[in-house]
Amino acid sequence: MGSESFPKLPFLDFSKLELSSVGSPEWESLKSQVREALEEYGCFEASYDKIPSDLRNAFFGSMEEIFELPLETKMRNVSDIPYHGYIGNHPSVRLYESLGIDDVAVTEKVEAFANLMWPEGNPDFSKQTHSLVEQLSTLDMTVRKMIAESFGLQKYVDEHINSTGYLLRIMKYNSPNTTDTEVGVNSHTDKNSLTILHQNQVEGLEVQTKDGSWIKFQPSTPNSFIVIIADCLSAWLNGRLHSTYHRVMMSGNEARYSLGLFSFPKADYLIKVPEELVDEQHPLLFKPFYHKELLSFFYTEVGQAAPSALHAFCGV
Ligand SMILES: O=C(O)CCC(=O)C(=O)O
Ligand SMILES: [Fe+2]
Repeated sequence: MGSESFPKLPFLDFSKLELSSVGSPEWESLKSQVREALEEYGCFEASYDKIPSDLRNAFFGSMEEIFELPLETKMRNVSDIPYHGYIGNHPSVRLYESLGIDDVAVTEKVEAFANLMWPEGNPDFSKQTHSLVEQLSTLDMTVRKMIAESFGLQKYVDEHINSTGYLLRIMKYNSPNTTDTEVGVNSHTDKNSLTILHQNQVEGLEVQTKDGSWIKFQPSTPNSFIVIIADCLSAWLNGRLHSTYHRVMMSGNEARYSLGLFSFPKADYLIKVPEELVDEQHPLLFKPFYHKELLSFFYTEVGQAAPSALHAFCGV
């Protein structure tokens, strides 16, 4: 199926909203827009001005610096979890390179990453990352809180927030340098809870609609982010919101840089559909599971071959 430029994704403005404004008319209005957008698309564009442009630019500058470091330096960033360490320099991911910072809300983890990349230290990078993650995790919690409230699940909010881990991943897609379009990342759903992505001025991200066509993500403002439902949240909601298939298609001759904050349930948190979401019209769709088990399954041969690893792993 070719990529086509279809109507834009729903655009929601989070700039004026404070997390503390729960229950205000602005909160309630945005909450219903979040629910509506996610029911239709599983994602939306969020305008969010809490991350000033100088911070965004400085962080993208640091990202460029990191990707220019020698391969052996980038390869110091290792993780037992696939896609949490360094990926690149591999024929199957010709255009794609990425590095992950696990537990990125923990200051020492960011400093440890910075020390790997710059053995002489880089306090600026640690500060930038801290500010960025603080604001993006606030957006993540706001959206997840709105979702829970909209399904009458507010009693689970604290437990969810307290059992959340964050991975920050920075990505570079080299330009294909041909007149063709080339895959940067194949179509997939994310395996975490909620994903927030941001990119430089080079486009390439596409999301799939319910009818199977593809919408290009074309940010309306420089402070636009895309918020995407991933598998763990979809499963917890008994499939009432779906995790959206997305991919990156690269063309032209400019490199694309993007960053993603991925929230996920911590290792000891059992993802179990709340009883409030199961009734005759909505039979239980997913058995309880741990995030790590889903990830491990996803990277097996069977998991990779399954059209949906989530359904294959814990579908009832
Ligand atoms: O680079 C992007 O915008 C998308 C990356 C992505 O889908 C992922 O890392 O899961
Ligand atoms: Fe993704």
